[in-house]
Amino acid sequence: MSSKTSEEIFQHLQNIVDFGKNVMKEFLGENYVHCGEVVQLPLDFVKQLCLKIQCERPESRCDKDLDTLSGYALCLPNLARLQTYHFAEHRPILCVEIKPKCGFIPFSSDVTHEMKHKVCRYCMHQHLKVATGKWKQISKYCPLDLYSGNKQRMYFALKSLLQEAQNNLKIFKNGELIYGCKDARSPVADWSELAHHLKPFFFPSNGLASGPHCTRAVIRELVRVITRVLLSGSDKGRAGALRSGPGLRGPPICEASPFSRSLRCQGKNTPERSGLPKGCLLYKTLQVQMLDLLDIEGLYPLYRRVERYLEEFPEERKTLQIDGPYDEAFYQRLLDLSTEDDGTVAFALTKVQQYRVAMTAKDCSIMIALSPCLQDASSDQRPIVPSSRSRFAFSVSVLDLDLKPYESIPHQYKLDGKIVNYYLKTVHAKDATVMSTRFKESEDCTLVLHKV
Ligand SMILES: O=P(O)(O)O[C@@H]1[C@@H](OP(=O)(O)O)[C@H](OP(=O)(O)O)[C@H](O)[C@H](OP(=O)(O)O)[C@H]1OP(=O)(O)O
Ligand SMILES: Nc1ncnc2c1ncn2[C@@H]1O[C@H](COP(=O)(O)OP(=O)(O)OP(=O)(O)O)[C@@H](O)[C@H]1O
Repeated sequence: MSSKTSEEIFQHLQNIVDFGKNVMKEFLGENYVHCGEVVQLPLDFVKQLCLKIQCERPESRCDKDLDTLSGYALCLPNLARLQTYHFAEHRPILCVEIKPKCGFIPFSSDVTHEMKHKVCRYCMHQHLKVATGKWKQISKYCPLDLYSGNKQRMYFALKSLLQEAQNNLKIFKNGELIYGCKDARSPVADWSELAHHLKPFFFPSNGLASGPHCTRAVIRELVRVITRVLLSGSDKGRAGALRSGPGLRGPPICEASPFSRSLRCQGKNTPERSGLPKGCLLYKTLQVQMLDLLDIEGLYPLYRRVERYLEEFPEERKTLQIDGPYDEAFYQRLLDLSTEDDGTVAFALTKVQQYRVAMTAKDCSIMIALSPCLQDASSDQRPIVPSSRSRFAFSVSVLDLDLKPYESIPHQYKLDGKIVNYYLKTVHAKDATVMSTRFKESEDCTLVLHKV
């Protein structure tokens, strides 16, 4: 950033706002997306702010310098508060932030490792993350469970996030982080402390005793309310324009998810395909993620095609809108879902831009703000979610919608290979050993039976 001029930084920030307005608002809907605006700030103020917040920044973020030179910044609403009121609320507020990650298994025929058609990227990536020390243990969370629309699977996914939050779950009370990782090495999940914070929200006038029973009851209420909110929504948006045909979908379950493993052990059939209501944010996010039609394996050669073209005609970078502007024309080109490669740069460029948008949707977060409302406050038109002992006004917003850079594609390609190879080498090999031991045991068993 520091090598850029102020004018370039202004343009970069304006591009983020335009991308939100012209692309993400279109796909996800007006109410979920808050684009913010570029503002100019006195340099003195920025420098003081930077010093003040330095000690609060997670260690892993400190390699990224804050821009204190350009005087430009992006001003966003506080999404940990309700977005349905245009004035500050003074009622207590809870906010649950979820980074759900990629909710589908690639369906592209360009995928070379069969495993990628069975196990989702998140579940595979977990093993590499633990091996490299990013996290201490493998999470039971699988995005496909959360995106399934099936309440049981969604409960399982949310409970798994509560057990092992990593960077996928945070909970704020009145804007303050009360649960989830400040950093990679944060302490283990303490459900009783969380329940202590949440009890007044879910059991306001009830003398529910403390202890494990109370903790379980409070957590259950939280999971139910979040599930209801995630399944709610009639907000318009044009993600429907992206609806994939039956051939353009992966399997509905990930073989590594403990939920589907346990179903298989019980001899149950695979669960129903996504039952997400079309108006809800999860559904729309998934549709945008599926703009990754070819998988990185099919996309990378197309990226190389664009690169070769740019090496020959570097001045064309602007015309191709690689770094913006992210305007209506840019949006319209994203709607072309054809996968027939006619060998042109135009085709390659469309797929590259779609991939960048899909990657953005795979890495964004959902903020759910909940504020208890009085039992008789039914006159206003705000969305309300009931829990068994209280009711909440709520709002749902998306966070972190800046378009992933064109330059990150080679990194994505390498990382994909690393994730799959590590998974195949270690986990799958281990599974195979267990399987073959079991197979041997059953052979042995058969032999014994023969002897008898
Ligand atoms: O590649 P992934 O799936 O590991 O995602 C990265 C995230 O890691 P995660 O898997 O969520 O722990 C990663 O999250 P953390 O910074 O590690 O919390 C970033 O969001 C990164 O985006 P960017 O490069 O900073 O724009 C993300 O990179 P992109 O792939 O979205 O560019
Ligand atoms: N508008 C907002 N309202 C409330 N909380 C926010 C808002 N923006 C960011 N946050 C909080 O700050 C965290 C970090 O935000 P974000 O990932 O957007 O930062 P970033 O600038 O992209 O950081 P980095 O560059 O290090 O990835 C979020 O996970 C969220 O908890």
